[in-house]
Amino acid sequence: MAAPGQAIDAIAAMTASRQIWDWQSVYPAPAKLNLFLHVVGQRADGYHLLQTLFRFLDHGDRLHFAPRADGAIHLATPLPGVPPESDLTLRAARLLQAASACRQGVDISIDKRLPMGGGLGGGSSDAATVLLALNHLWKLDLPRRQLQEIGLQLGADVPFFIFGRNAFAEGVGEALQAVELPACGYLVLEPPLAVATAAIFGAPELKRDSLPIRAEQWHPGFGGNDLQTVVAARFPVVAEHLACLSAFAPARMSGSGACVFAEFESAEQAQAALRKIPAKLRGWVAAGLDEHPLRALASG
Ligand SMILES: C[C@@](CO)(OP(=O)(O)O)[C@H](O)COP(=O)(O)OP(=O)(O)OC[C@H]1O[C@@H](n2ccc(N)nc2=O)[C@H](O)[C@@H]1O
Ligand SMILES: Nc1ncnc2c1ncn2[C@@H]1O[C@H](COP(=O)(O)OP(=O)(O)O)[C@@H](O)[C@H]1O
Repeated sequence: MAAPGQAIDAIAAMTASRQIWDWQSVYPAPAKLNLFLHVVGQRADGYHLLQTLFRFLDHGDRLHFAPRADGAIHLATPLPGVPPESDLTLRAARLLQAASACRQGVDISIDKRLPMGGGLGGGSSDAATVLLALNHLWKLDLPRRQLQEIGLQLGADVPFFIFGRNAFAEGVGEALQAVELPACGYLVLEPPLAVATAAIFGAPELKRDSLPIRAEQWHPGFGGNDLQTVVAARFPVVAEHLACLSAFAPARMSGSGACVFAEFESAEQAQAALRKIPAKLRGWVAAGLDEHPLRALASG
């Protein structure tokens, strides 16, 4: 288990409004939680229609960018098991370069802290950070809406990260309404497995007919995660982590898993619960953020 305090990220410290973002900066890619996630239907192309409440956390990956004069886009830190050409960061930079006819290049480095296939949106957040940061560093000034459209080509969660505010989301996650959320702390546990999102959405037993709600009907604690039933049944270790966390507060899975979380009034209360979790379980505490630390890097 991560030592209490160690895993709390310093992303919030970078949200200071006077932060000057330049080529020397470390660019945060925060995690998200799905506070609830209902599958309310399916599109003709097979993609599932969702309703979900996205919340940013002050814990995540960190990216660094170095300019290249030759116009090439290069990933200096390939991730284990992800061929660089498939990496969402590289793909995001290439799409942005093409959309803006930009001739500048970049070396991208990722300090990967979020588990892959964890339901915390790490890859999507990395991609969004690339779009926001390079929009600024390459001086492109593309409006937020256009960055969101580019992001949607990379994954359904990417537009939310570029939108930059906690949000009630519909469609496949691209129709977003900002939501104000209270300050609170979260205890997140990382079961030791990566869940393949496609396999969970493709499960015959998945409930696909949750009743849609209007955004105003959402309230803290509302609903559940329809994907959790499938994941917990297929992967008992996820069910075990949920049971362990439930001893302290209502526990839920984020996205398509495998990570599970519980909400507390403060990060201190979440830390107190973390100290009581069996040492063999990996977990950390994060505060909920009001907005993406890089939100100001796009207009609109
Ligand atoms: C479940 C969520 C909830 O926020 O988060 P994660 O668990 O990934 O963090 C997202 O909807 C994940 O969206 P996204 O990140 O784009 O999923 P991808 O990995 O691209 O999707 C992999 C596959 O899952 C299926 N898929 C995905 C999203 C969706 N709304 N319906 C689907 O049926 C499709 O078969 C797709 O090809
Ligand atoms: N930069 C990246 N970071 C993480 N995963 C990436 C990245 N680029 C591509 N991927 C692929 O996306 C998959 C989903 O990763 P991730 O977004 O971390 O999980 P989730 O969608 O469950 O939140 C990974 O298993 C990996 O194959």
